[in-house]
Parts: sequence; C-alpha cells; structure tokens
Amino acid sequence: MENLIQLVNKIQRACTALGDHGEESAMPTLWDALPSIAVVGGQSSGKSSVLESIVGKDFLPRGSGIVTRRPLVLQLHKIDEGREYAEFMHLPRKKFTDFAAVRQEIADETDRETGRNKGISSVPIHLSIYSPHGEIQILAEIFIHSEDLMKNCATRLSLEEDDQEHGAGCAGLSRRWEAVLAGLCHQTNSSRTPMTGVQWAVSAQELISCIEFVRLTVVNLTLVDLPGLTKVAVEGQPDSIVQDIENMVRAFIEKPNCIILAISPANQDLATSDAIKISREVDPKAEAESKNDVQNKNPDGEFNFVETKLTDRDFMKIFSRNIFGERTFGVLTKIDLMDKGTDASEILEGKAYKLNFPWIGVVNRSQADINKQVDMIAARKRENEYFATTPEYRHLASRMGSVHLGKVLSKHLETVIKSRIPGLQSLINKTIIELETELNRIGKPIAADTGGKLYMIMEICRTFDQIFKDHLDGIRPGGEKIYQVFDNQFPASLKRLQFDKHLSMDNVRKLITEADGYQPHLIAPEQGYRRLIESCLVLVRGPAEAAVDAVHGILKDLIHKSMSETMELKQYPTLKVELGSAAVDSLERMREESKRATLLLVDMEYGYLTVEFFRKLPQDAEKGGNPSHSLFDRYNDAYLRRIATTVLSYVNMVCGTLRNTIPKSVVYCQVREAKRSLLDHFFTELGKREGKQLASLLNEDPAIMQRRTSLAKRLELYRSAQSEIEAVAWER
Ligand SMILES: Nc1nc2c(ncn2[C@@H]2O[C@H](COP(=O)(O)OP(=O)(O)OP(=O)(O)O)[C@@H](O)[C@H]2O)c(=O)[nH]1
Repeated sequence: MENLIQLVNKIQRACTALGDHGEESAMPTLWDALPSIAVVGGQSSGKSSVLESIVGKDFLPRGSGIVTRRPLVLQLHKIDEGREYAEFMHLPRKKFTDFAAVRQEIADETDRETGRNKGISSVPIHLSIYSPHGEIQILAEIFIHSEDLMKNCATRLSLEEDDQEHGAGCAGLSRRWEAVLAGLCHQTNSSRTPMTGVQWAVSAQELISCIEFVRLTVVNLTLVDLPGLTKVAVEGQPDSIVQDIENMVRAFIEKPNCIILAISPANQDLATSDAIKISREVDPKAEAESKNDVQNKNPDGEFNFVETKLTDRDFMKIFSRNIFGERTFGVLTKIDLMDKGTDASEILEGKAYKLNFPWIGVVNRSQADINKQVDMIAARKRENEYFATTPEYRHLASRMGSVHLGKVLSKHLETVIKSRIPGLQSLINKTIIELETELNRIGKPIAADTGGKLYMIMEICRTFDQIFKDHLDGIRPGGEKIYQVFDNQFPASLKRLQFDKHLSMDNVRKLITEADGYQPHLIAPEQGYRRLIESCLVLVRGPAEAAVDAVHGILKDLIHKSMSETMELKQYPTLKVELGSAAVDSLERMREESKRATLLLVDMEYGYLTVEFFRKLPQDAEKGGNPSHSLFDRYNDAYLRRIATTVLSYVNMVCGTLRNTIPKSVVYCQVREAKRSLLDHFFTELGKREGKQLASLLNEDPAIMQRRTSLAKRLELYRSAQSEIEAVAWER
C-alpha cells in the first residue's frame, strides 16, 4: 500500500511539473482523478496550523486576519540523499533549504498575484518539499526531545513490572524500539549507547506513537491549504471577496476525489462553522448505513437539502439529526482556548454534531508559541500531554491529536486509492489513446541537423507525391475526371465545331475561287481542297487546347487535395506554400509542353493530307458524271456540294484520329509527366539550400511545437503511471 500512496504522490508531482492540473486541459486529467486533501475552514480557524502539524514542518505564513490568500498545493517527496529542501513551481531550479525563506516566498508570491491589499486569487502556489531520510532526521530530534520521557521510565516501569501481560507487551515494544534506535544510532553516527530491554519498555509505547507520527510525515500526501471562509470583507477588500473565497473553496472541495479536512475552532459555536456548512453542501452523502437518514430529508420534510442552500437554522436542524460526509473529516482546533467551564467532549465523543467520521480534536501551537519558535516536536509532545492529562479528554486521548489525525487520513487515503485503482487505470488507458492520436495528428518533431531537416522535407514531399499519384491511379478519387475530359468534354467540343456550317456553299465557293487565283483550276480544285481542309482543321486547335487546360485544371485540383491530405504539411505552413507553388509551376511547364505537342498533332494533320483518302474517291466519269461540263458548270451548287461533302468526310476522318491521339499526347505530356517528375525541380532546388533556408521551410507554428512537447510529456507521464499502477495493483 505504501507503494501505492507513493505512486499517487509521484504522479501528482509529475502532474504539477507538467501543469497537468486540469483547469486548462481539454482532456480529463490524472490530477483530477487522484485523491488530495484540502483544508477548509473559517479565517484563522487554524487550517495552516493543522496542515503544518500533519506535515510536521513549520513553513506556512501565520497570523491573525486573512493570511492564506491563494490556494497552496503542497506535495511532499522523499528523496534518497542530499539535504532537505523546498521548491516552488513558479521558481524552478531554486532550492530553498531555509524554511523561513519558504514562508517568506509564499507571502511574497501571494502579494505578487494579489497585491498587498488583502485580495485573493484562485491561482494556486505549488510547493514541493523534498526530504531525504526524513524518518531518521526526525527520529533524531525525537531522541533528543525525549530525554525527560526516558527519565520517567524507571518509575513507571516499577509500577507495571508485576503485570505479566503488560510486561510481555512492553518487551515486544521494547524490541521494536531497540531496533529503531539501533538503526538511528547507525544512521546518525550517534555515539549514544542504546538503552536496553525493560528500561525502554514503558516509554516505548509513547515513542512508538512518535514514530507513527514520523512515519506519517513521510507519507507523501498532497495537501491543499485554502483561504479562510469569511462573512465580511475587511477594509481594502471588495465586497465580492466573501463570495469569491467561497467559490474558490467550493471549486476545490467539490471534486469527488478531494478529501475534506473541515476545520472548526472549538472556542466558537459549531453551529456557525463555515467549514461544516460548505462541506455539507459538497459532500452531503453519508456512508451506506446512514444514507437513508440523509437522503431527501430536510428539517420540515419539504425540500431536498442536497440541492438547496440552507439557512443557518435549517442547517443546524439537519446537522443535529443527520450524519453526513463520505469524505469529510471534522477537526476541532483551539480546544485549549475554550472558555473555562466549557469543553468539547460531547462533540469529540460523537454525541453532538455527529459526522460520519468521528471528530478529531487537536491543539496546535498558539501565536505565542510561534513567536517563541516552539518547534513541531515540542508542540506535538505538549499536545499529547494535553489530551492525556486533561480530565475531560483523557479517555479520548488515543483518538485525539495531530498524530492520530495523520494516521486516520493516511488510512482513509489508502482506502480511497484502493477503490480508485480500476477507475484510474481506465482513465489512464483512455487518455493514452487520446494523446497518441493527437500526437500522430500533429506529427513528428523537427530534426536538429541540416541532413535531418532535408531528409524530413523529402519524406514529407514523397508522402505528398504518393498521395497525388494515388489520386491519379484510382487509389484515391479524382483521377477519373481526366478520362471524362477525353471521353465527353473533348469529343463534345469537337462536335460543336459544326464543320457542315463552315462548309456552306458560299464559303466553299469563296475559298475555292480564292485558291484558284487569277487562273481557275482545270480538272480538280486541288488548292481549294487544301484550303478548305486547313480552314476546318484549324478549328480543332481550340478544343485541343481546351482539353489540355481542362486536364491541367484537374491536376491542379488534385495537388491541392493531396496537400490537404498530407497531414505532415499541416505542421509546416511555409513548406506547404513552397511545395504547392513548386508543384503548380511544374504543372504549368507541363501544360505548355502539352499544348505544343497537341497543337502540333493538329497542325500536322493539315500540313500533309492522307493521299490514300483522295485516291480512293470515285471519279466523276466513273460515277457517270459529265466531263464535258463547261467551266461555269463546275462552279454550280452540285459541284460545290460534292467538294464540301468530300472535305467534310476527310475532316471527320481526321477528327476521329485526333480524338484518339490528342488524349495520348495530353496524358504523355501532363499526366504521365506529373506522375514521373512533379517535384524533380523542387528537389533540385532543395539540394542547393543551406541549413537556415531549410529550417525556414520547417518553421512550425510555435503553438503546435509547444503542444507537441506538452502532449509528449503527458504521454510519458501517463505511460509510466500505467505501468507503475499495473505493477502496484498486481502486488495488492
Ligand atoms: N492556542 C491555540 N492557537 C491556535 C490553535 N490553532 C491555531 N491557533 C492560532 O490561531 C491563529 C490562526 O491560525 P492559522 O493556522 O494561521 O489559521 P488559518 O485558518 O490558517 O488562517 P487563515 O489562513 O488566515 O484563514 C494562529 O495564531 C495560530 O497560532 C490551537 O489549537 N490552539
């Protein structure tokens, strides 16, 4: 179990270091899932004193009025070697070995955030105390402070020597104490000769309780000291401060994993205890056996007090009748300051103001003690004596005091942690998956050296290039649009050319006449035919160019698509822009080349005609034509229509060929080339760049860089928590 508590503390510490406190994170945090102990109560009720007693250290600012004005999250950590020191999260790397300086820094840091006018802030101060061999050091102090205790041993021993049973018990305790002492002398190189046997027996009981205390002080709890609840603002404070403090305290203690230490001073009426009232509101349920008493009951049986803010009167009515608090521990301070003739025995015995867990009374150091610098060990001793010797509390002594409080808290913490393990494990597993997914989404970190950077850029480019090819090859959608250009768009635009209209009688006549020049043709209008064919085929240039442009447009779209699908590019906006424009430049070059080649195909068609076609044409004579027609007759409509029909049929034949060859040219010059060498030019340019220029390509958004680092750290924390919790849970 010790392992488990240590583990929880370790994780909490790591959470602190990572700033994983929950408030700003979108994800559920480990911090929220881990138990911590918050100290709540009215102003000057003794919260900080109780916390110091549990911790066994004297380091908190103290005094009258509002002293704690920011939450203090305190984590204790045992280290293997070195000197005891404290560290604040806001001052990393600064080690405080003087605890008076720690106290001063808490006060200063509070002022820094809130100003000196007694304002408050909900921004916590995180303090870690690192303590090597804490047990040994404190044992050494106990050893010195116990001199007078030892002196009483003989007297007390002689009284109890006759008691056989007690004697045996004392002998057992004595052996334990001796073992501890032997270890202590060894560890502290003390020359003191350990006392032996029965000499220690009687004092051992009390010393063992000190050891328990020591043991508790090294149980590394996470403790939160909160500003004291108040009813009125003092001079210089805004009126809202009363509500602000309450809201802040509530935000901490309403978390189901928070164990509440509700501090009430015994020298004030418990009916007005702020601590009990607020704890009651956030932790209304009682343990199973008393739940029925609590649920849906109210003083008059009319409302559900779980959801309603109570008046003081109602609250006390309920409080006096019902037990509450699954996670609230009532602590009564200042018992030593109660008016003469009054005592807290009724409450401490559980007869009045009963809580689910019994009240624990403590006697902390008074202001005068603090001023006199009475140390914690002496204070502890005096507290023990107080309960052991005050007639009203003597019978309760074993259940009172800071040592007992620490013990109860530790035990409760154990139970809470045990019950939380399955929930913790599933939270950790779920968060690991979320973190991994998020990290994958934002991509790898940038390499430090030039080679690494170049490699990284090339890798990203290759990924992009592959995605682009996938689109063309049908692995991803989009490439099929190119075929639609060849199959629909291009043929349709050829059709729209309407050669028949171009070959109207007038136009044919005009072109033939022009081609004949001053000397009309004798047998066949050879030049006229050529002119007519050329005038038709020139029109094909338009659709051919349009096909080239259409495919260019599709390829450009695919580049944009591929860029947005290349996750790695999201990380590097500069690279994305440069890569995109390099790819588009390449496409542009390919378009020019494709246009040249495609138009060449068209031009070649009218540059040299297919002779075969004309040779195969039936001659007029063979067809029964009349070769004796006059020259004038040769320009009549029938003659021209025949020429137009022949030209149309030739042009259609050529268009049929171009319908096949133009797509070949476009694919060859643009699609195939884009697949083959889209980024060749960019790569060549890249090779010439210096380290700085490459780095500028990878100038990642700083917010992403920071997010990756923090996600990676959190992932590391969760992974180590996962394996450690598994190991500890397995041991249970
Ligand atoms: N005699 C005596 N004095 C106590 C006891 N507990 C606390 N005090 C004194 O009461 C004063 C206030 O104690 P703190 O521990 O600072 O109280 P707090 O609730 O933390 O105060 P704020 O943070 O300002 O709300 C100090 O002077 C303590 O010495 C006690 O049990 N007995």
